[in-house]
This record gives sequence, structure tokens and C-alpha cells, in this order.
Amino acid sequence: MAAPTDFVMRCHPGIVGKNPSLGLKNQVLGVVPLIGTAGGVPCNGRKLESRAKSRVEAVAEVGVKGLKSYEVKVETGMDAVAEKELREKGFMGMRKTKLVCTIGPACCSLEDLEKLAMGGMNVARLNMCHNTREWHRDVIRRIKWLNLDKGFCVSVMIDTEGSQIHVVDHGAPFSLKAEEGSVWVFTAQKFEGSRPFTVRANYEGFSEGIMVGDELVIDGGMASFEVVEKMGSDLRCKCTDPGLLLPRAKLSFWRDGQLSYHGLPTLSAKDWEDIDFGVSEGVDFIAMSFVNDADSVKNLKNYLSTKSSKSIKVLAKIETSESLHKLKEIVEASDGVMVARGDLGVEVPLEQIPTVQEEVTHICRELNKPVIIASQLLESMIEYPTPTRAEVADVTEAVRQYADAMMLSGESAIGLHGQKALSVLQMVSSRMESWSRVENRQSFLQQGQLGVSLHDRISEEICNSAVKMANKLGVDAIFVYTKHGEMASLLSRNRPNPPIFAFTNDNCTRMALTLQWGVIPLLVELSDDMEANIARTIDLIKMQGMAKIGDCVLIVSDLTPTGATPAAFQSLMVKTIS
Ligand SMILES: Nc1ncnc2c1ncn2[C@@H]1O[C@H](COP(=O)(O)OP(=O)(O)O)[C@@H](O)[C@H]1O
Ligand SMILES: C=C(OP(=O)(O)O)C(=O)O
Ligand SMILES: [K+]
Ligand SMILES: [Mg+2]
Repeated sequence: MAAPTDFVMRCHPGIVGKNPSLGLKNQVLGVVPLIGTAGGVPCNGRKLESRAKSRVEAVAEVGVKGLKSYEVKVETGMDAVAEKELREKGFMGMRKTKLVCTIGPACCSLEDLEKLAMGGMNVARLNMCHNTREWHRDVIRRIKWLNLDKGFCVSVMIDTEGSQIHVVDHGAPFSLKAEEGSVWVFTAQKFEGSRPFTVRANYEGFSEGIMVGDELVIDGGMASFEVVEKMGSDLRCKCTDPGLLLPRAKLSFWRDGQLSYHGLPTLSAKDWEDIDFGVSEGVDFIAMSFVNDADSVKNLKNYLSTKSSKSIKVLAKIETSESLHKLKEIVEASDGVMVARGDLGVEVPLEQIPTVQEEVTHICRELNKPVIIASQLLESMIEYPTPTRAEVADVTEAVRQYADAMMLSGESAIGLHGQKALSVLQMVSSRMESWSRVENRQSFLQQGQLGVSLHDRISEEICNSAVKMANKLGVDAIFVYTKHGEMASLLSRNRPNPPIFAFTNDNCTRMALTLQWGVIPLLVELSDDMEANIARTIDLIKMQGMAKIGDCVLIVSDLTPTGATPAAFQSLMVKTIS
């Protein structure tokens, strides 16, 4: 992994390897900040934590005090939170729907991040629209540190700002009321002090092509104006539908029921800098805002491969009306999708959002790409300690649709009850998932074939059959051994009743699988000897008291011994733990 300059010490494998508590072979997990003094790292007795502590001491021993970060090597099995859940609830009680939390000022301390991780956060999202890169860097490093120190498996996603016309200054720190008939000037020019009824937009060309009589809609309907005069590039607008102007309110222009296209690029110069920042900090996902077509996604993916960061997954955010005409090709081009209902509601009528959500979720499942449902799931909890009944129904619906993940935005970033909001997602998803199983509402999608090559088609058929078998036999868990996560995701696509334990020796695969429905990724050493892999991993689970004699697991593998032909080594078997 590319490491930030200046502060990095690469821990020599020889030095780490000499420590007796470090296990067989160590995996590079990444660069994490050194917090506090080396000896003072808390350790609550978990094996992994004591290992991490030994590592920190090993680093200290070679005299790197004062450095802010170092590279750590560790082999880990299951993450601490999945392990706890398995102990408490058993295989079938494990939550399948993944949870994403937006990190903001209300939850960015080490303590708060730890609480979110303990509460089930699978992915931490950093919205690059807000705050400084230094702030984001600190948060990323805290998360990586917690993963190492506490044995969590929380992935990091950055979310690009993208180009969109929005308010940068309307003369007040909070919201302003626009009264019916009041006249406002919208401008892109900077001005000193405050001018009443004047709103500054972020983009100089915001009024290009706009004509007198066009409608200006604020935040998808918070307030509306009619353009009454063009004064150079400024617009004089009369409020026709009174409402609120928030500090970063989004502006959209309409004529004859059609949105006027502003032609801004999907990725701005700032976005490219943020992407480079994400690459250098070793993030796991980049969520791309305002994707309009597949080419922009392909472009970013190509860029990442030139930077040797192919393992960073690119998620396309569906939030423009244009993208809705090209859904399949966008989904196909990306590694996953976010239904970004916030901005989507600015560009399409609100009543269309539920059907768009269902359609996108369905396409993603068909094409086997993870999908996140985002925005306003528990909006009222930004202020209130309980959700509305309608919000609970919305969350339930996302789980019923078998979305891979649900996301908190302001609820965690600035809300008063972020942890509680996360526990609401947790409880509602567990309840709906178990209801779906008990009622046997499991519907097998009429899935089209994905693979083209014989090898891929065999993998796909093995996974389809494996899930049918697992459900019919009522096995406790599915174990899959996988290098790139392909088989794990093909199993997940069938939404099986038991959890999928995905054993991989590639940390990037492990971090990418955090977003996939029902998959618990584990980082382990894997050899060419499949029997040995199975024996070792069953022992690992058994030794930690997480499985007992008589538990039944269905085993799937796509590991190919070095130098062998792939297709010959795909396998499926059922094993009772003895
Ligand atoms: N890193 C951050 N720093 C400060 N505030 C943030 C940060 N991330 C999110 N927020 C706040 O949380 C709110 C909700 O987050 P989000 O939905 O991601 O952004 P937006 O409202 O811009 O779409 C934002 O409007 C912003 O006020
Ligand atoms: C998730 C979204 O994007 P952002 O919060 O970046 O506007 C959205 O619009 O719903
Ligand atoms: K964003
Ligand atoms: Mg958005």
C-alpha cells in the first residue's frame, strides 16, 4: 500500500517476525497512526489486541518513538464484532445487511468511532464536500488504528464532492426563510459583507442558458422561484413557493417540466485531488457523485489501475435524472452502487424515488454488484432519540428488498443520537431478515447468467446450487475460500439463510467484502492444499469456541493451486464439524 510520506516507518519483517507472539506469517494491513506512547496502548486481553500491542512494542524497541505512523503486519481471523455477534446470537442470528456511517464532527473521536464499530458499522464514509483533508486523514488513520488495536474490520469510503450548483453564501449561518413574492438576486460573484436578499452560488456558469420564466427549485422543493430578469450573469428571481434556504442548498433550473442540463463534469479538479488523497491514504472505496454515464466510472477505474490502486472499489452514486436512462451500463461498469436519494430527490419527483430504489436494487442484484441505500433513512434522529414510524418502515423496506447495505448521513455525522440511530438500523434489519427467513419469503431471482467463460459459469452454477443446498439442508454456515472474493459475492447474490464466512489471504478482498450482504470476511493464510485450509480454518473457528461439534458447514472454493488449471479446482462439499 502506498504510504504517506514523512511519518512512515516500514517495520522490517525480520524484526516483527522475531516476536514470538506474532504467529506464522504476517500480512501487511496498512499504515496506522501511532497514538500515545508505544507502551501505553490499551489491551483488554483479546489475543489479537495483545498481538497488536506486541507489534507496537516491537516498533518501539527499534527506536521509532516520535514517528506518527508505521506499517503493521498482522494475521487475523474473524473481526471482533462478528465474533461477538456469533457468540451471542449463533450462526443464524448474524446480521446480513451491512451498515455504513458517515463520519462527521459528532462522531470523529477515537471513542466515538470505536462505539460505532462496536455498534456494527461495516464501512465508514467520509464526505469530501465537508471539512479539510487533514481532518479526513486523521479520521482514516483513527479507523485503521482501531481495526488493528481492537480487531475491527471497518472499511473506509471517500465520497467525492462532484460538480453541482449550490449555495455558498446567503448572508446567514443557518437557514433563511424565503417569503412568497420576495425578490432575490442569485449571483456567482464574490461580494464583501452581507447583502440582503442576495444568494451566492458556487459555479460561475450557473446561469448560462437560463431564460426569464424558468423555474429555480431549491433542494428539490424546499422553495421555488421564477426567474424574472437576467442581469449579466446574475438572476433576479421572485419566490413563488415560500420555504427555507439552507446554507448549502442545491439549485436546479426547470423549463416545461424538464431539468436544464448544466454540463458540469462528474469529477472536478478538487475531486481528482481528493481521489489522490484517498489513494495515498489507502481507502477501500471511492463513491463517485453525480455519475451520468458509464464512461466516467471506467475513466476513474482506469486511473486507479495506472496508480496501482486497482483494488480500490468504485461505487457509482445514482443521483441524477440522466443516470436513470443508463442504469444497466453504469452498474455494469462499477464495483457497486449507492442509491443517493438526497440529490436524486432534487432531480426527479419525490414520488418516483421508491420505484427507482427498487429498480436499481434489482439491477444490482442481477448484475451482482453491491448496493447501498442512502439518505434520510432515520433523518428525524438527527434531533430526536426515536425514529418516526415511517422511517422504520422505510428501513424495513430496504432490508426486504435485500439491499446489501444501508447508510446513515447526518444521523451519525452531526446528529445527537448517532449510536442509537445505528442500533435502530441494526435491530430493524435483524428483525426483518429473520422474518423473511421464517416466512420463507426467500425469493430466488430469475437470475440471468453472468459469466461468459466456462470457468466463470461453473463458479456461478456452483454458488447457485450451493445456496439452494445450504437452505434445504439447513446448514449452519457457508465457508468459502477465495482470492478475489468472486465466489463469496456469487453466494451472497443468492441471499442464503446461513451466513457466508469468506476466507481470503488478500486484505483488499477482505476490506471490499465488508459491503456485501451476509458475508463475514476473514483474513487467513491459505495454501495450495485445500484439505489443510479447511482443517485449519475449522480449527480456528472451533478453538475460539464459535462452532461446536455437530455444526454443519457447506464448503465452496475457487482456489487454484499454483500452476493448475482453474476449472478443475472449484469444489463444493458439506462437512459436519467433529
Ligand atoms: N466531515 C464533515 N465535517 C463536517 N460536517 C459534516 C461532515 N460530513 C458530514 N457533515 C454534515 O452532515 C450533514 C449530512 O451529511 P451528508 O448527507 O453526507 O452531506 P450533504 O448534506 O452535503 O449531502 C452535512 O450536511 C454536513 O452538515
Ligand atoms: C448520499 C448522497 O450524496 P451527498 O450526501 O454526497 O450529497 C445523496 O445525495 O443522497
Ligand atoms: K458527496
Ligand atoms: Mg448527493
